[in-house]
Amino acid sequence: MAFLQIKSAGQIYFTKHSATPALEDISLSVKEGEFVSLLGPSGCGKSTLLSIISGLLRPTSGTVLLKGEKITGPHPKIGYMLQQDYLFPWKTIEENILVGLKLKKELTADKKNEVFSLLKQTGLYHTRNQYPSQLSGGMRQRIALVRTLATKPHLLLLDEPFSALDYQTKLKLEDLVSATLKKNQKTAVLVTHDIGEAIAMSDTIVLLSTNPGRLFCTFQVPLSLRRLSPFEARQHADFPLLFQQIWEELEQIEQNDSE
Ligand SMILES: Nc1ncnc2c1ncn2[C@@H]1O[C@H](COP(=O)(O)OP(=O)(O)OP(=O)(O)O)[C@@H](O)[C@H]1O
Repeated sequence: MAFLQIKSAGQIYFTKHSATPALEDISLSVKEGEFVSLLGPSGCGKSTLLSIISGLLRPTSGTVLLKGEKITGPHPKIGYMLQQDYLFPWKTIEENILVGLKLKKELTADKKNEVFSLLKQTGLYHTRNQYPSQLSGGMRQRIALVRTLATKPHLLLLDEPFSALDYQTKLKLEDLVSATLKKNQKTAVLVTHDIGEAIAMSDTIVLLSTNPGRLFCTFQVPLSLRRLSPFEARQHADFPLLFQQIWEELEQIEQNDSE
């Protein structure tokens, strides 16, 4: 059984005067522990698909199953990490990372220690009594990662979490997120515009075409890259080969779109 299964998902956005078909007939299976990236031109429906998987958006057609169970609304075992960190500015870092467990009334001493251990993995334990405004953008995204993982989600959804960061911070954070997810054996779906990021981080890359968003093709990242950290993968000889193949498919999508 697939860990996450999307069956013929479609989305049409309706307004009073128009209907915009955003996604059509998307079927996708994700294995437990797999890291999948969604890549495609602007407007192809990547964020829409992520919202559908999260349960925040009910698809117009089709279904999403997590461990065989249909997702019908926001799911407690799905974590969402966005471009903006959405930390509460009036709460300390410690309060921010524990807020999920507190809300669920699951804040035991053991669980608090587990979250602190995650915070240590990100190298930010010393900031626990500070406020988000005292931290840099990259540090806040690391805290957002800890907060997302604190409630032990089965599935992590990442919507361009690195795109607002400078290049060096982005590369470092890619390594940290990748290592943390592997260590904690998490399944993840990442939305990105960045071909390099998709190759460096994923097991599988799904390309979507536009108008409406459809599944165009899928790439399996070779083991030679997958066993490396994202930073190391970018230096490997197989990296530019895959980059070129994906680039050509994206060019094809854009050409089809303009015809
Ligand atoms: N709330 C909405 N109401 C109407 N149309 C929408 C809404 N949200 C998205 N759309 C449309 O659905 C399509 C897919 O949008 P979506 O944001 O999912 O694409 P995307 O691939 O994530 O884009 P980008 O890469 O630019 O972030 C677009 O045509 C967009 O204009």
